[in-house]
This record gives sequence, structure tokens and C-alpha cells, in this order.
Amino acid sequence: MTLRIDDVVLTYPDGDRTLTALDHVDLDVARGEFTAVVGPSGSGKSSLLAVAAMLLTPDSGRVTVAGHDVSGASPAARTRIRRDHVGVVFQQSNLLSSLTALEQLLVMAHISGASPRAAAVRARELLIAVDLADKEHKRPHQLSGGERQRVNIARALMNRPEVLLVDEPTSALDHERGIRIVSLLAGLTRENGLATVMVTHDLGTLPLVDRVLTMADARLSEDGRKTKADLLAAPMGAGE
Ligand SMILES: Nc1ncnc2c1ncn2[C@@H]1O[C@H](COP(=O)(O)OP(=O)(O)OP(=O)(O)O)[C@@H](O)[C@H]1O
Repeated sequence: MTLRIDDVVLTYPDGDRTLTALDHVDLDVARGEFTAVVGPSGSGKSSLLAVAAMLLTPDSGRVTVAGHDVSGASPAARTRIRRDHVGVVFQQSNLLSSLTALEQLLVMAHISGASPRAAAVRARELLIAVDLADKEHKRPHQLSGGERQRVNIARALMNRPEVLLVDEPTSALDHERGIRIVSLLAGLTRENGLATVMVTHDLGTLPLVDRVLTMADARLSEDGRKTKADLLAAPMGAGE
């Protein structure tokens, strides 16, 4: 498994007590598998992504990313494993306002020490893959919300990650643009053999993923797994 989370518990301090955000959570995602995580607000979805991205260290349990057991890894080792093996796409595109689309991607390669020539080839290849070849010199304010999100996705893939973590990629987009972004993620997942986990509230995009898991009250158990057919027949969302 390219991403594996075993029996993870994550708590946050909450006054005199602790709040359990992940309660003995297991998750396995294989190469080329596009998994969606849905569930009510506050159920622990973003916490799950943060643990998978090694941005938060769980209280207990094991996290394995691209074959590396990161449970006991030092902060420096986690940063290196994240840089080399994980792409992260956040809800809002956090692009640097002064850089063009092409430069946003080149920065990533510079950080990882890739040669400028190889980086330029890779960046242009990715801008073509996300259908932005003609926008490489545009800065974020000259791009639409959907285009900025596509730059974000291309940037996350710059260092050829094995794991792609995506948090609510369609929240700022209308339905049609949302569908296009998730279709793009589905294609990239298959073509690049990525283990992709997408947190979403957008049930309309679920037919495009391979697997849907439900998070509820900090748990993502086998019982919480539902087929897409179940979810589409009885969508949750009331009360969210
Ligand atoms: N830094 C923090 N400190 C304390 N509690 C936190 C922190 N971050 C999240 N929580 C709490 O942990 C629980 C899980 O939060 P999380 O953000 O993972 O949920 P979520 O399912 O992603 O929610 P949403 O769909 O609203 O984004 C919630 O009860 C939340 O209030």
C-alpha cells in the first residue's frame, strides 16, 4: 500500500480535557486508487489528511507513506518524505501572488534541488496536463478560480509524488467546474499511479472516484465504508 494508516489516534487539547479527532482510524490506499472521504463537519476529515501529510503527529498508531514508516521519524525526515513523496492540494489555492503559473511550479523543483532544465520540462508537461499551457505566464489574479486550482494541482505533482492529498478542491467552484477538477484528479491518479485521498462535501463528484469512505465521530471503520451506490441512494448532508 502506498499510503497506510494503522490504528491512529489523534487528540487536540480542549481546555482541561482532550478532544479525540481520530479514534483508532485505519486507511489503506493503493497506487492508482482515488479514494474520497466524506462525513459531517467536525468529524475529523481534515485531521486525517493532516496526519497523512505528516503535518500532525498522532498520539498513537502508525503512518506509512510510500514505504516509509514515518511514525517515529524526526521533523526533518518528515519534511523530506513529504517533499519527495506527497503532493498536497488545499481548499484555497495558496499560490504566491507575484509568480506566474510556470514559476509556481518551478519553485517546487528548486526546493527539491532538481535541475532547472528538467524542472522546466516537467512544469510545462504538467501545465499541458491541466490544460493551462497557454496560461503559463499568468499570475494568480489573472486566472479564474478553477484555473488557480489547476495550477495548485500541477504544483502538487511537480516532484512526482506517490501520494496525493486533496482537501475540498471544489468548494470555491461551481458544480460544472468542480466536476472538471475532480475528473482531472481522477485521470491524473490513474495515469500517474497516485494514491489519492480527497476530502469532499460535494457528493455530485463521487461517481468519479474509486472508493468512498465515511468519517463519523472521529471514526473511519469498516462499518463506515459505503459503496458509492449506497451514498448516492441516501446522501448524507442533512445538518451540515
Ligand atoms: N487545532 C485544533 N485544536 C483543537 N481542536 C481542533 C483543532 N483542529 C480541529 N479540531 C477539532 O477536531 C475535530 C475534527 O476537526 P476536523 O477539522 O478534522 O473536521 P472536518 O471533518 O475536517 O470538518 P470540516 O468538514 O468542517 O472541515 C473537530 O471537533 C474540531 O473542532
